[in-house]
Amino acid sequence: MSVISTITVTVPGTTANLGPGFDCIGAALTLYNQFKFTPIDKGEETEVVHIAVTGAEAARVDTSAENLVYQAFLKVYHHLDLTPPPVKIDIELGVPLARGLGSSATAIVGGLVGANLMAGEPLERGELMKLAIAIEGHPDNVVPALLGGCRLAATTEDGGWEICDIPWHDRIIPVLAIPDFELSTQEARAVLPKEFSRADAIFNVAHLGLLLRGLETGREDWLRSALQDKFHQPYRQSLISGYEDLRAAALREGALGMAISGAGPTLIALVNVIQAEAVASAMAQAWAKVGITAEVRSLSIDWQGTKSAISTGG
Ligand SMILES: Nc1ncnc2c1ncn2[C@@H]1O[C@H](COP(=O)(O)OP(=O)(O)OP(=O)(O)O)[C@@H](O)[C@H]1O
Ligand SMILES: N[C@@H](CCO)C(=O)O
Repeated sequence: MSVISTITVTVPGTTANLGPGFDCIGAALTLYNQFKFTPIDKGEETEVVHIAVTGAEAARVDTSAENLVYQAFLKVYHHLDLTPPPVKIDIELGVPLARGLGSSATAIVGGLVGANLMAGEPLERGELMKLAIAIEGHPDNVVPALLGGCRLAATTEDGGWEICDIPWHDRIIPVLAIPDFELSTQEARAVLPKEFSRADAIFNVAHLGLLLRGLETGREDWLRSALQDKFHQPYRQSLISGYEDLRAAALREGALGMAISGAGPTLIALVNVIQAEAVASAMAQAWAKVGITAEVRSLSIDWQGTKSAISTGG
């Protein structure tokens, strides 16, 4: 009988909200975290884990049993009422932490998918998705991280989720300006009001519609207004120093619009592919002028979502 020697799970980072789609839309990006799960022999001990992390920000990841990847791994076993096996988890970080690029979603999806494969794949993708949304608390990062592409998530009348794939015109490029400072989602959610006016709700519904059709058709006149939002960006801008300077620089170089990626502090510009390089360099310079080091990258949409491979031995 073949025995699992290692399970490798590769999960894309994501950009959530895209302006008016607060907590309901997100897209997977060509930026990845990799998680390797290796069963270890620990005799009678259970719930034992060894975690090793590599990558630029490795020292900042918790390697205790509180690690989010392991917590998600345990969730599958507890959900199935099974005893979790001792495991070694190797994490290779390619998605910057706490920057609004869905790093926590990669950890959750990576842990769930790794555990499901180790347990013999008892759970279907839809069940993993529900567990992932329950852990993260909102669907807009975990859904595209698992499925790839740009996805809209809406609740169904019976309390489930309807997931809709959003076409993304290949002329439209996401340029991500990633600063060297962090902003936790918890902190960025704490500044938001609990209620919104009817005018704000109508504003966001209209602009989300514009965004969806703009992304599908690539129509630049629609996309130019589509990233406006009244639910989160007005309250979060002050947490991101240089926000207005970056927006002005991006628009000056031809960006169609700029928004906060996820909870920030990364900023995302939507750009016609022809302008991508000029916009990226203008955004980097604008942050440098206010003393912030940043990495600015033109990325693509990842269409595959989470990938996995199992190597066996014995
Ligand atoms: N690879 C990882 N392994 C373990 N924990 C991780 C990993 N990546 C992220 N985390 C946890 O998630 C936290 C960051 O989550 P947070 O929701 O604040 O930001 P984010 O997911 O990067 O951004 P956003 O949700 O706005 O896209 C980290 O501080 C860490 O606790
Ligand atoms: N929709 C979430 C994404 C970050 O996890 C937010 O903006 O808080």
